[in-house]
Amino acid sequence: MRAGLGAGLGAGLGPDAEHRLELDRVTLKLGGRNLFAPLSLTIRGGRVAVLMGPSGSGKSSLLAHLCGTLDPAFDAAGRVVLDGADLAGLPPERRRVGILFQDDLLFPHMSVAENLAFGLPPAVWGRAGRRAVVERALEEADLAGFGGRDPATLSGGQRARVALLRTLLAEPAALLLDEPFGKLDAALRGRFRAWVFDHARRRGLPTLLVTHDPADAEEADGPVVDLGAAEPDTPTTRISGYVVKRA
Ligand SMILES: Nc1ncnc2c1ncn2[C@@H]1O[C@H](COP(=O)(O)OP(=O)(O)OP(=O)(O)O)[C@@H](O)[C@H]1O
Repeated sequence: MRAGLGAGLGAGLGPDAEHRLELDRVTLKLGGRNLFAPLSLTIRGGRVAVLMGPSGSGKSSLLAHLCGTLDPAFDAAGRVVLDGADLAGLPPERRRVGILFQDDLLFPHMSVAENLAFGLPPAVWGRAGRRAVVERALEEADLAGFGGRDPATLSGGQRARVALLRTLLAEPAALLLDEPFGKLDAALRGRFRAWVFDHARRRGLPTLLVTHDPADAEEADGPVVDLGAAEPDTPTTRISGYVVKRA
């Protein structure tokens, strides 16, 4: 698979100016209790930060909070700022936060090309224009000719690439990854990870990766956070041991 996607997409989908994602003393409460200690973190454009921690420590919930899809059972506090703008109160579709899950969630009743076109912003005009952008994206991912295929007929690695492409075609300003490599075998995992990190870098996207795999943290070039490393009720002023690796 070829390394670059960003530069080849055209139609306003080239590499963006550098973005920046900031979390300022973010907490999530469930039933009146903090899930984790207040989290402050800055992710610069093109860097991959890593979120680790035990099962149930709140990793997926934190990503949902950043996307604007957190269940109302949670009580969130602190600020989430993307490119200088506070995301509080913004609906998911206006946040420009893209997310990729372990289960790629491609629509089974749509072809690969239709899945990709679904992610395109309305600014990409006309059926021919949209088809051209989708085809260029497929080529960049070594999937030329796969547009008409049913997603169920693709391999796990191919589906993962389509899912990432769909997320990127929506032109996010930040990228969240919830264990997207989990189901891939070891060899494919390393290649797909490099491919994803390369896209984040080329497009200047601040990226937050949830993972249980220490190898992912090794490869990442942003801060590494262990949500289990500090007592949830640690005062904000004493969380210096919380980020386990600084970029
Ligand atoms: N919609 C919800 N309503 C109520 N509680 C929830 C909801 N979603 C998650 N939780 C609870 O919030 C806590 C954090 O869950 P979350 O899925 O964020 O953890 P996680 O760190 O991502 O775990 P894992 O590593 O197992 O995926 C858990 O106790 C979970 O049961």
